[in-house]
Amino acid sequence: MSGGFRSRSESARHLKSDAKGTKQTPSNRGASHSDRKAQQQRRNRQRNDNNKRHQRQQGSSGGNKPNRKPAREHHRDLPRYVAWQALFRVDTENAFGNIILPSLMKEYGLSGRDAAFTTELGYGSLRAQGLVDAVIGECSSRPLEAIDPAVIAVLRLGTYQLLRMRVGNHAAVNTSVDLCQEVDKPKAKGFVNAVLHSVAQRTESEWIDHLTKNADPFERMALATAHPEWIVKVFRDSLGDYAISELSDALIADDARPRVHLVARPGEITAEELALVTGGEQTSYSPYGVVLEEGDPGAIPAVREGMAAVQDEGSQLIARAAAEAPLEGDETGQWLDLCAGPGGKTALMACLARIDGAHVDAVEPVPHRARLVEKTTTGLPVTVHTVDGRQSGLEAHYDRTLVDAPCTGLGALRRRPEARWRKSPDDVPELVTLQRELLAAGAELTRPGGIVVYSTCSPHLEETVKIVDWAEKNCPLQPLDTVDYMCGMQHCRAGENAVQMWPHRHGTDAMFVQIFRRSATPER
Ligand SMILES: C[S@@+](CC[C@H](N)C(=O)[O-])C[C@H]1O[C@@H](n2cnc3c(N)ncnc32)[C@H](O)[C@@H]1O
Repeated sequence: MSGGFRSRSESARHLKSDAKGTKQTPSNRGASHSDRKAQQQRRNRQRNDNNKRHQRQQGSSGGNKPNRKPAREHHRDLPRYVAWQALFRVDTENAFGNIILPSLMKEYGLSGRDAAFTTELGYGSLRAQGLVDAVIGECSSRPLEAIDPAVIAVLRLGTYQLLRMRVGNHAAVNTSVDLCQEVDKPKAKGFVNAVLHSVAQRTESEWIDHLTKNADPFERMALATAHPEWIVKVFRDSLGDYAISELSDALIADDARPRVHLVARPGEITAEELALVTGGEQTSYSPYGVVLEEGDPGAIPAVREGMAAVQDEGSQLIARAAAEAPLEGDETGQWLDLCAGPGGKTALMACLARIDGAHVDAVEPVPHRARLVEKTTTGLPVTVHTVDGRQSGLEAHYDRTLVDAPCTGLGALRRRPEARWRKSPDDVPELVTLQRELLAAGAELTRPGGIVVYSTCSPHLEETVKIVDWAEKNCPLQPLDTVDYMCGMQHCRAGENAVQMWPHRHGTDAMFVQIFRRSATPER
């Protein structure tokens, strides 16, 4: 274990060891990369308007409802049809791909190779949408915003198969033409056939070369890794000197399926035992973590019985640091989680609090998220308060406070396939204000000598090291060297004293964390 923690061993945390158109449009032809970006933004706006109109015309949110028959026999090519449904509903209903696709696969009874194909096609097409749309834009005789959303979804799937899957050109084009029939768009067959024939004229790398002839390296990287350019710049700025060698890996990691991390809840089961019963491996850093290569975590008895739960290893390290970083003065057993929903970190803190005879107040203003915290922490010493953390009305006496603030979530893009296309730099300033206010409130609620942990699931400098700089100047908080409390994690220092984790380096989400000591004398 790394230095800096109290002397109690991790094993003492374990109480129950026996626990159980082929043409380019005039507007696209020869357009520069930045022209194309402006066009893309216009398209996105118009597409949103079109989608709303389309939904209104359909009279419900379930646009192509007549086709949504769950019986297998209605569809000759069920895997592609299910992937189409997912793309269509993400586009027109703002559904989340990671929720809608598994639920559709279950509804239509897809399993084995079919399920694997649908997952690769559906998630891959959602992730690669920027690249796929740029290619379709070059090949279509109509601007993207003028194409029916049901047909766009067919084109995106077809283009993705041509560019990034081992599906032969002939099969990719023909199955897409057939899909038009299945989704009640038979008149689009000729158009889809023509566009996809044009797409098939180049490989992915030839398209990237073609589309980025006059682009700078960042624009090229954005297109090649299918990320919006602003996110590429956020990653570059956060990686700093390492961007030259690591930027591409960091972006590519957003396309990889994250391995499932489980937390062995202290006092219920050890990580060693959990690894044994699941066939997983203990994680590299968190003493409570187990990593699984595959399998459905919901089917694991230890998870069903509440002895273990799914939790990213980085989140485990943060909750552990909040419970373990050294206090000045006596522990009074009063801990606070100021942004608790849905409760993953609260639960780990509370397991450790139970062992120490401490109690956790958990604050979450969104009622359904507060209920999730209650559910996740049933039986643990936790009181949930459904209030705003900035005006919680709680008494200022806490030994330990976690501020796991709402953020852009740019550190967890691998978990939500379409997320990178939905987020916007315009979201950042409002979040930064909220993050500052919550951290200031957390500092006020903590007793002098206590610990305040600030964390985000984002590597954005505005949400991370700049918040720390601001807090040092404006709050009674003194940063501690957080690397010391990360269980030996290497190559994770950010700014002076903070930690930035990365999927491509550590296998965790890109979590940021700074541990502070509440100053004895407020400086304001
Ligand atoms: C990053 S999530 C916390 C994740 C949680 N710590 C976990 O590990 O499961 C941020 C949470 O802060 C909540 N939140 C938003 N505004 C808040 C506010 N003003 N005060 C307290 N919490 C807030 C959000 O609803 C969200 O549930």
